[in-house]
Amino acid sequence: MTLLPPDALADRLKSGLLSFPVTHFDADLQFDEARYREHLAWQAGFDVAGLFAAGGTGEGFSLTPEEIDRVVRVAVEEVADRVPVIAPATGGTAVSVAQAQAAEAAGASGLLLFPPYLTEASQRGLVEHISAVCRATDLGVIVYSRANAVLTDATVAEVAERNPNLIGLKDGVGDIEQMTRTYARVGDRLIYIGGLPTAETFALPLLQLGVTTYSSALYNFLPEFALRFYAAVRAQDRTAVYQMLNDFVIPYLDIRDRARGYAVSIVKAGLTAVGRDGGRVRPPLADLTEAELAELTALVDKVS
Ligand SMILES: O=C([O-])C(=O)C[C@H](O)[C@@H](O)C(=O)[O-]
Repeated sequence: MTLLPPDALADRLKSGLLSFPVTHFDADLQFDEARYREHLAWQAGFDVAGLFAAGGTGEGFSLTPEEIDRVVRVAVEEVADRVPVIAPATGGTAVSVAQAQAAEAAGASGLLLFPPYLTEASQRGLVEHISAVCRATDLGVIVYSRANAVLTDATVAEVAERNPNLIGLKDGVGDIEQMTRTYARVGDRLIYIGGLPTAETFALPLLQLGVTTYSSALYNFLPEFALRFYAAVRAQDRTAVYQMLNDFVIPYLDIRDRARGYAVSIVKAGLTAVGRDGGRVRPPLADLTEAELAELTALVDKVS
């Protein structure tokens, strides 16, 4: 499983739901390896196409580079015999290149390249950043368009042309015109992954724009519901999708939208709500209040 060539990895990822597991911390907010392993083994027990370690839902932005390396190694050890493990590359070009090489050495199957932190960047600069990371590895790379690295269709076309191992675009923007332009220009040369917060919300309309899969944070604590939702999207069963949006996703968004950063905090709370103890988030995120957790638990009980 770990030695998937980029094309084979793309084929696998585009045809199933993707898991973005949380990273567990103990009471001192240190990485809790035992609980993380247990969570990954549970996640890999369902029909999932790929597992992205230390992503956004995995609070990768709050981990040190050493912790990211450890989390990736643990994920590879625990589940890579069953599910491809995709590792993160984050920050500036030098750090991202080092993380790409570390991920390959750790036995990851692919890479998700996150936006560089803080600075603004031109499209020309982003082309060089993405190309440098692709050149540094034989792994298939997926680039995440979001925040300070929102890619135009021309940029996506150029990086796809220059880098044979660039296999996918993950969209964290949701700009319909931009996605239409990108798919019209680049087509099936890349796979397209929905990556907006609570990706289910956008899944049905984005399917029309070539986005055949998404990174489900809900899958962390409601894997069966998330898989039913994904199957309904792929079958274009509008009735079933809107039923599940009304029953769970939209009321869930009402809780999620009460504080910035809750898109991640609520996932750990969701694990606690289903009796699996998600633990706390690291600052700068904040945990849900007890009252919000009770509200979420009541909501989760209705669909689990
Ligand atoms: O690393 C990331 O970008 C994510 O964790 C994305 C989320 O899984 C997002 O798609 C969601 O909340 O469903």
